[in-house]
Amino acid sequence: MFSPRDMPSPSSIFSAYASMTASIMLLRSMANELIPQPIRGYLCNAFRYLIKPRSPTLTLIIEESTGIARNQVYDAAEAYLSTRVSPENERLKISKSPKEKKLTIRLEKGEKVVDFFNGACFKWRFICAESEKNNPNDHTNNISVRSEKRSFELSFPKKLKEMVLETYLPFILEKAKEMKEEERVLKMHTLNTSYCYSGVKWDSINLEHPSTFETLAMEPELKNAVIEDLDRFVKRREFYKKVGRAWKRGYLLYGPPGTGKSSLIAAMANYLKFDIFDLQLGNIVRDSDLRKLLLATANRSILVIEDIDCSVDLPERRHGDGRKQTDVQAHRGSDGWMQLTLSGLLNFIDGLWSSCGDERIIIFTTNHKERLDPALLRPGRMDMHIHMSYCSYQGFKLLASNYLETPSDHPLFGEIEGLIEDIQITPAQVAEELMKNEDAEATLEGFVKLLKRKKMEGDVCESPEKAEPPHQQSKRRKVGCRQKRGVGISKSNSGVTQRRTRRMRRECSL
Ligand SMILES: Nc1ncnc2c1ncn2[C@@H]1O[C@H](COP(=O)(O)OP(=O)(O)OP(=O)(O)O)[C@@H](O)[C@H]1O
Ligand SMILES: [Mg+2]
Repeated sequence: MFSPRDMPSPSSIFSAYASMTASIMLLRSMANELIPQPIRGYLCNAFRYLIKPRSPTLTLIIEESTGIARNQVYDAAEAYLSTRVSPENERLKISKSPKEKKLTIRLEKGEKVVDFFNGACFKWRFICAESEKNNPNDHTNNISVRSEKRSFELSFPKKLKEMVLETYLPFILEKAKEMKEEERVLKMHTLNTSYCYSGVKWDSINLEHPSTFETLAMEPELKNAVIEDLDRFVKRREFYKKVGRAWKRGYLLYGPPGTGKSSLIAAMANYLKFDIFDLQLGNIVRDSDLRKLLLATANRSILVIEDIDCSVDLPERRHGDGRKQTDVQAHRGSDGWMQLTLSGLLNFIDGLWSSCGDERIIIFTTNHKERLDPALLRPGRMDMHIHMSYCSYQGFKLLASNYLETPSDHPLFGEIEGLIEDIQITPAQVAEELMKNEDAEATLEGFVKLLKRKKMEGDVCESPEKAEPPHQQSKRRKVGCRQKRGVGISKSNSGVTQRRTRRMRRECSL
């Protein structure tokens, strides 16, 4: 047993301390003489490392992006932590878009959240580091570019490292996935041009486009073919794996302005519940930026490149008259640093991009298919070519029932059928006309007048002779102009083009 008598007296403690200090000093002076300086420094560091108190806590840094692609753990943590805020939090970000059912809560810079899982405590902190740097392309150094680096810090006892990596983080990923499915508000991602110099970035807003296949005026046969194609695509994960192809599908939508190309894209996104990434090539200057952006797109998404024939002067593109564009700078201004190439775009879409993600759809749109570079049209690139054309009687009936809620046997419909098939009128024009008046009778009468006027003005289908080779003309004469109302669909996946139903109406008259 320990008794007070066993305790050392203060004087003995002092003398022991004094003799220890003297010994250390003696050792030190001996060491100074005997051990050379570099080795002494090394030994000191090693000794300090051995006696340094170890932190029992491990901190994981979860950054928003992994350099190129978005970090899924970050996105999941952001969604998950929004359900874990407590009265301790002092600043939170709140938002809600019309389509969202609930308020969205996000942590503000520096906010902390404590989460309990399997009896253990996990501390989260949201970090947002802002920095400003000079624009590397601005030689005057007057323009600086602001950028933000967002991340989460997750701290927990070191001994839980395995559990965090194997159970806790997978649990958060799964939870966030469930939340996303439940809320499923589609996003439309567009380029954030203010990041143009420091690195391009996607910004997202909720996709509010109301277009669906039900509201879209398209030939029913073509519409069904597109829906079937999409259904088949999303079901074929194993098939794509088996045949060694990337799980992606390409569509080319072509046709005059106002025929519903953008509406069809929105309908596809709403049908599949895929986000849209709208790539405006005009805002991208280098292949490296393009690569970065494409890698930052998510699975189950639609990448859209609208107006491919005029959104950017890609170096390998040909002019409408067949001349090849070779002088990049001539099309790019005098700055000389724009290096986006068509081959960069196509190679990337065929190569790395398509192989690093799942369930990707890519859609190009154009008003002038004939102006596209053959490289874009070659088999295997765009699996399906969809021609969106002028409004047919079927299309009109659908729009009339959407806009006016008229019965399909309205007395004026017969007259409209006789007129509309010979006239070039886009679904956008029809929709605009049908919105002019709330009274269905007056609207339809106005619409008949418009069709008659257009017919008088000669805004009708061109004679087939101008467009078709002779062997096609005889066939066409039998069915007249109707057959030129383009509801063409062609599949190019095996290099065999199967034009379904009717032939496309040439857009050269536009
Ligand atoms: N096929 C259609 N069915 C229903 N509405 C349509 C259709 N086409 C056009 N519209 C109406 O016209 C508007 C414009 O159409 P949209 O933007 O889809 O045409 P677009 O073919 O993409 O034109 P652009 O070539 O100029 O981009 C749509 O918002 C929609 O209201
Ligand atoms: Mg469009």
